[in-house]
Amino acid sequence: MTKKVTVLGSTGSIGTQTLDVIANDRDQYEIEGLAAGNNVSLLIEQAKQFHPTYVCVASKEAAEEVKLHLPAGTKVYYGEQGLIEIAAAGQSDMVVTAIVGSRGLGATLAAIRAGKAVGLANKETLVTAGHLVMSLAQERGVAVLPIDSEHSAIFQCLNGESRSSVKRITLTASGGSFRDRTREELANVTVEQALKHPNWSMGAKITIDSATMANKGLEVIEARWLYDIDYDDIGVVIHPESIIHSYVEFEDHSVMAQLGLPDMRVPIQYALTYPARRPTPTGRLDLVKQGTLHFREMDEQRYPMMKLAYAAGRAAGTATTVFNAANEVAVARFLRGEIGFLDIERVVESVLEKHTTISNPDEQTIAETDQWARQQSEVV
Ligand SMILES: NC(=O)C1=CN([C@@H]2O[C@H](COP(=O)(O)OP(=O)(O)OC[C@H]3O[C@@H](n4cnc5c(N)ncnc54)[C@H](OP(=O)(O)O)[C@@H]3O)[C@@H](O)[C@H]2O)C=CC1
Ligand SMILES: CC(=O)[C@@H](O)[C@H](O)COP(=O)(O)O
Ligand SMILES: [Mn+2]
Repeated sequence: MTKKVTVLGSTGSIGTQTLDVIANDRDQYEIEGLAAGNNVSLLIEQAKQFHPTYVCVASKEAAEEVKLHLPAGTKVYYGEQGLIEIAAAGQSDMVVTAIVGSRGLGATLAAIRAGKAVGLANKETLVTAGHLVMSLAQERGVAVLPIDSEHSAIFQCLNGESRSSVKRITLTASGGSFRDRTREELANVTVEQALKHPNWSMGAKITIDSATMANKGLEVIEARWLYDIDYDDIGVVIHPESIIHSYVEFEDHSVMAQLGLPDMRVPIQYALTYPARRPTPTGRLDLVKQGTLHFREMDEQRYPMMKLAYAAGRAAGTATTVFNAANEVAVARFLRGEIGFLDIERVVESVLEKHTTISNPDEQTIAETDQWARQQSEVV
């Protein structure tokens, strides 16, 4: 039987790789929905290849343009509300959330409410409102399957294991585009330099997050929600080769790791086919050719974002909503050339300092806090 899939963010890095996985195993899947932002020409191309019943774009104008090129029966949504509607539309077995930022929260909740499994790439969603997403998923009996490479690695290591025997999980971090520079050398780095990730080809926002280490901070919080684990039991090490994607230490001191070349099509496919495995169109890891793997301690002085993320995570409630929203705005400002690279963490830290955490926030409180943090982050 084919699996029906809706991809939110189909024109981005994760979205296009998801469609690549699907194109390589075509008879296993049916694409039911595709949602993009503004890249209308790529969305039209994808729709012509995969024939979705539902599509969504960012604006009404983009929707009018799309309608000119697709069969009359295609339902075309647009905007924030459209994203929520497409997430719940039809009979998809899985909704892949590959849009960037906390704007993915409404659609993720809508997919879960409609009983659809979520293939979660959009980590900002869990950082913004992990308690809402995971409690709703549990209540509805809906699976949230990780696509983020580290969380897929942990998920694979935990397969068949008793959760009570887990001692610690460790996320690996490449160190990002400036891993071999001192803090002093970061003052005048350019956007172009920051966008050169050593191992992964990804969208702009996550590539900057990787350079500031905010990405690993977001991932620590993401892991807390996906695996219901204490922050004290989540570690991070720098592993420049990105071959070990993360590992779990058990009670008996056995350590299980998941290894592979840095290629997101592997974790994407695992989420799509779990619990089965299928051949992927990716290269194979040859450890002899690889030769050596390196590890070094995470230094919170070098990467203050780690400290901020753990502090926000431990404060819980709206603190992680603020951490995420402030970071999204600061990264956007850096990409627009408005602030320097080191200002990203300055913005996040100062907005977190201004915030008084609200415990156990509902969806409305989350939305208001997200909005407040965005406004503050534009002006500090
Ligand atoms: N790239 C990677 O390897 C990894 C990514 N992730 C996570 O996956 C998510 C996606 O990352 P990535 O693929 O790199 O990001 P990209 O920037 O490459 O893609 C973002 C996608 O979101 C869409 N989008 C942007 N704005 C809107 C909007 N207003 N409405 C609807 N869609 C919109 C874009 O559409 P358009 O281009 O048409 O405007 C695009 O399809 C992020 O949360 C990231 O942290 C996690 C692990 C690895
Ligand atoms: C591919 C993936 O999952 C990214 O989140 C990756 O982890 C980024 O690399 P860093 O380890 O540099 O953050
Ligand atoms: Mn990751």
